[in-house]
Amino acid sequence: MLAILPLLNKDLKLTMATLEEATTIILDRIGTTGCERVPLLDALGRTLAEDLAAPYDLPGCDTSAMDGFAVRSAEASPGVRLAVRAFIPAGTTAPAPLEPNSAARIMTGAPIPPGADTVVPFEEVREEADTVILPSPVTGESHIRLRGAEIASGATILRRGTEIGVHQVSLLASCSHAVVPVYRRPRVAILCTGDELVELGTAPGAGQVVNSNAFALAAAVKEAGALPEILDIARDSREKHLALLAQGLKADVLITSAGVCGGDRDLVRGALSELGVEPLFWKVAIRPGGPSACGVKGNTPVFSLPGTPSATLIGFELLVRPVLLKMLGRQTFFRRRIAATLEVPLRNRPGALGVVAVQARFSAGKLIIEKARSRSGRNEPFTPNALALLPKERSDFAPGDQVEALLLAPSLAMEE
Ligand SMILES: Nc1nc2c(c(=O)[nH]1)N[C@H]1C(S)=C(S)[C@@H](COP(=O)(O)OP(=O)(O)OC[C@H]3O[C@@H](n4cnc5c(N)ncnc54)[C@H](O)[C@@H]3O)O[C@H]1N2
Ligand code: MOO
Repeated sequence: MLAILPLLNKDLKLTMATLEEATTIILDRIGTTGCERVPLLDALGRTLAEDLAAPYDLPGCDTSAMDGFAVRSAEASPGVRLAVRAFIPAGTTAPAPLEPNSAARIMTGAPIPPGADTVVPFEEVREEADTVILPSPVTGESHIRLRGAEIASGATILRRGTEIGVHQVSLLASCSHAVVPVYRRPRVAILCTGDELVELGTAPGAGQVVNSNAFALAAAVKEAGALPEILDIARDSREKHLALLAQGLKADVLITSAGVCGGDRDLVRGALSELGVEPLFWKVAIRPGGPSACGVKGNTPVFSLPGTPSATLIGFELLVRPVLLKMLGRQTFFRRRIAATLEVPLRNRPGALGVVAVQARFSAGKLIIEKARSRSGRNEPFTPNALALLPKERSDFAPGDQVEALLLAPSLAMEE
């Protein structure tokens, strides 16, 4: 009995995984990339790799929040007239103490002089020659931003795992973090295989196709925040496959396209096995994209995606992208999924999760699927902004039915 267990375990790796099993298996094996320090602006869109603290108080001293007059509130009896004895513009570093029974003209952001405890804004006073007449009575706010009120020295300003956007850059700049620790972008080698492929910029002859997957995958890798590296096309020979796959395995991630369906020339799996890549899963119960496989060599995940362009991108979206986001230190690896109502009928072949590229829009706060890419027949060209996910148990979906949709575009067209 004991001897059978490893065999069962090995066989399990070669059976079909559900999408959830496949993503769990690979996400459990792969961690974040290391940390690198980059200039602040280059950190935009990256993920913070360490907690960061404020090196000083903000503001660094008590400062005026208004253009006006700094006074002692105890001297500001109703209607009092004070001599204006000082001018304190922003940029003053050490203002002289406020003289008794006087006011100091002060600008927003300038340090409050010792002795003053209130700023009376210009619009609340009357100025006459070198004096100022205060309102009666001086009430309400002091209009002073206290030292450290915004951020206290030593306080954590951003935590590891935070995605750096415009507001984070503003905060980091205020704290003078000129160089920021972020997770390194993984280098992703892209290897397309097949004798029928011709290079981009060439017109394909009969039986040939342009190597569009290389660019589709490179764009998807780049959009996810990683660094694509397109390798030479692997022509249909074992030696070419071995040499180029070995080159690809030097990257942080290797993605191959085509050659996985067990056709006479489908060489990818054999070559990966020869190179010592440990298989993790062999097929995934999704359609298209079913013939997707994944393995690891050391810390390098290897994804073998089917060559059919729509299947390649769906395999990337559902299997590869979450792993890249994990490597990049993101806290969320999956896109948002929400319920959507169909305006068009959809079909699925039961047995696998159907994944359909669709065009969707928001109408009265609800997501509506208005166009879908058909797997057979002619398609009007359209750009999908979501993927409809059709449960594996059901085949027919009619207009008005609800399905789950995964949002690809950050913002979808809104309609009242
Ligand atoms: N007997 C079976 N045949 C097939 C099965 C199956 O289960 N049994 N599955 C089908 C499915 S599903 C898919 S998807 C494809 C996947 O095949 P491969 O990954 O081995 O890829 P190829 O056969 O080489 O190519 C498929 C298709 O994609 C085009 N292609 C390939 N590479 C590129 C590229 N870099 N850029 C653009 N287009 C590319 C290629 O010309 C073919 O048209 O297998 C089915 N067959
Ligand atoms: O992965 Mo394939 O035909 O299901 O596109």
